Amino acid sequence: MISVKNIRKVFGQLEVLKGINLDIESNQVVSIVGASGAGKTTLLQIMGSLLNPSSGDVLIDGANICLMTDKELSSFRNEKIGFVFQQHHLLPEFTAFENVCIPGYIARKDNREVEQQAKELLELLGLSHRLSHRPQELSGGEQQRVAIARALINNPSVIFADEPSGNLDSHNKQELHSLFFKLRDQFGHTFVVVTHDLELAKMSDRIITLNDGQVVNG
Ligand SMILES: Nc1ncnc2c1ncn2[C@@H]1O[C@H](COP(=O)(O)OP(=O)(O)OP(=O)(O)O)[C@@H](O)[C@H]1O
Repeated sequence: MISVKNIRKVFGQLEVLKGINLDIESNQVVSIVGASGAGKTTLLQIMGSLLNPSSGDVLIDGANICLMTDKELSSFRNEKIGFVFQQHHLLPEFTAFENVCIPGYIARKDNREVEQQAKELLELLGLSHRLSHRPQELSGGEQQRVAIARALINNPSVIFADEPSGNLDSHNKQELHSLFFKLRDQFGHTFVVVTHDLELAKMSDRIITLNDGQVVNG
């Protein structure tokens, strides 16, 4: 479902990705690991269409995201891709429920359908008692689960996550990770996760190891 073809990325004199080739299948939790500076975030951002490669192509469900216009990309992203970052980036003035609904409203879905789905997702993630809380009234683990519900509201085929459990204690970390597997099983989502967490990596369907801008394993 994701095909990465000979991706290179150069920042000034620095070649950060040196020809990455990968095929990632659907319905998997895939961890990307490697030393700091290996190029993990850069690769994730290119696969998620947030950053242009210097050369190469990325195909998601057969569509080449590197050839799309900005307008095509933003609707493609909204439909097909969910993002979860280390910082949750929830909007502080909106409730948990509203934060989850907003991308659905933007995708111009039926509002009632969006709201129903947001309630179901928040319930599935153990947050039905937190619908009207604002982000600052939630714990770190709860905030991150709201961010996941928001990433899922438009039923994306793939969720890209960059150190999603980086700010969580070990209990919340474990809960978040088991959620990925539960969602994979229940909805067939694909998760591509940059992580330093070896526990998560070990549980994953696949581990991709980057070293100095190249895939060395996986
Ligand atoms: N916008 C940029 N301009 C210049 N250099 C950059 C830019 N973004 C990343 N880099 C450099 O590219 C290299 C890879 O960065 P990247 O964030 O992809 O690494 P990483 O493997 O995710 O590291 P970490 O585990 O520390 O987050 C680093 O040396 C970084 O300094």
